Amino acid sequence: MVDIIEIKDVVKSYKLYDKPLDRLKEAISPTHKMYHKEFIALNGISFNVEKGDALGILGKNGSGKSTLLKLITGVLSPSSGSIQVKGKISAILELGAGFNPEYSGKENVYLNGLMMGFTREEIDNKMNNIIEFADIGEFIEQPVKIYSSGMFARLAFAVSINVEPEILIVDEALAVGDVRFQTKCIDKMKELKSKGTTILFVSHATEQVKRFCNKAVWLKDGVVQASGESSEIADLYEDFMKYNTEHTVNTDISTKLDLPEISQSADFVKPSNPETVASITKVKLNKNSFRTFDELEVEVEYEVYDDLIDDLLLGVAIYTPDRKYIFGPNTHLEKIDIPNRLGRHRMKYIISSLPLLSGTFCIDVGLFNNEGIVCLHYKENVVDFNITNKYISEGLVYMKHRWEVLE
Ligand SMILES: Nc1ncnc2c1ncn2[C@@H]1O[C@H](COP(=O)(O)OP(=O)(O)OP(=O)(O)O)[C@@H](O)[C@H]1O
Repeated sequence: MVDIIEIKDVVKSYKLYDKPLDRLKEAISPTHKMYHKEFIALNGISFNVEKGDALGILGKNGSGKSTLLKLITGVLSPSSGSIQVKGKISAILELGAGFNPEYSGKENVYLNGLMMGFTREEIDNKMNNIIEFADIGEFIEQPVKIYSSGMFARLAFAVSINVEPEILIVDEALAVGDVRFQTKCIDKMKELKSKGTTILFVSHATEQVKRFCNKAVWLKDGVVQASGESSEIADLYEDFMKYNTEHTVNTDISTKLDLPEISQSADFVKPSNPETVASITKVKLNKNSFRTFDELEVEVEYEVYDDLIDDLLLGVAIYTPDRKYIFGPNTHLEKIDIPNRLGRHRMKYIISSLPLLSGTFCIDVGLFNNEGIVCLHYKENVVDFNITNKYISEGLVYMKHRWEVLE
């Protein structure tokens, strides 16, 4: 595939002045004294966009999304690094940008069209489509300064998608319109996508990114935190926003990582405290990045310090990071005998097909006796794992189901 946008090591810094006068002082200072502080909004961004990609750009407020788009459209230039764009861009960056408030909607269509390099005749040919798409009635003849933000969005969108762009950039503009208009825009964007238009789509709505985009980039504090398949990146971002957890992004999900362990005592040694009758000494997962329906294995090593513990039971529980309890079977309920004599033992808990959908999950492990009433040793959040997926469904778990058409 051909790269239509190539972004390499891009840094963008802004000069921050405490007072407006400082800018002037700096400009005329004979000693070239600096009156500004440097603020790095983008710090070494690199990624490519292939022709025909629909790329979602995710990131919380201030992460650098608008700056990046302004660099791509050429409104700003980078402090260092390079940006290559090989196609005609049509962008809706900020509502109203590129519009003259005194001109009517129609005159602004000409203004925008001419700025994009179209002749008046070419714009005339597109005018009906634009007016029809914007669907703002009589207002098209009114100065845009009296437009509501919704009307602005309609006109801006109508213009930018009716100029046969090779690259369409949509920055949050959709959020302004009503549901019907949003649907119409998405339909039109899909049509453009199917014709090979490359689309860059900034949205806080991760579901929109999952549904519409095939790829995504997550910007965090001016750097690319993760990039790849859209639903995986959207999941990671969503997880981060929900729980503030950052999993190392592992594009090769099957890679084995160093897994956390509680301890790894070489020899079996009875603890000095005689009240300790059993303890969990090691918990290990087969990996820590999964996909739904993967096999999850939790290996638990534990030690028994009495000669024998009656009714010893082991429980393994899965929680969300905000401690929503998802599932917690134990060996007593399932009538599994586990080794309960003095010494070190190992058990494996296996979920052969993980039904959980995307997210981060934590595991608790506990040793009990008396049917789970007496806790011998409990380890909360002892290991965690994350699940990223292709977009297969929404929610917490994947439940087996079927659909029937009734009428
Ligand atoms: N002209 C400017 N001068 C100084 N700082 C700026 C300027 N423009 C943006 N910034 C700063 O750069 C950082 C990135 O801003 P940017 O607008 O690119 O973020 P964003 O991800 O688009 O945020 P949002 O989702 O709120 O639109 C922010 O901290 C912002 O304050």
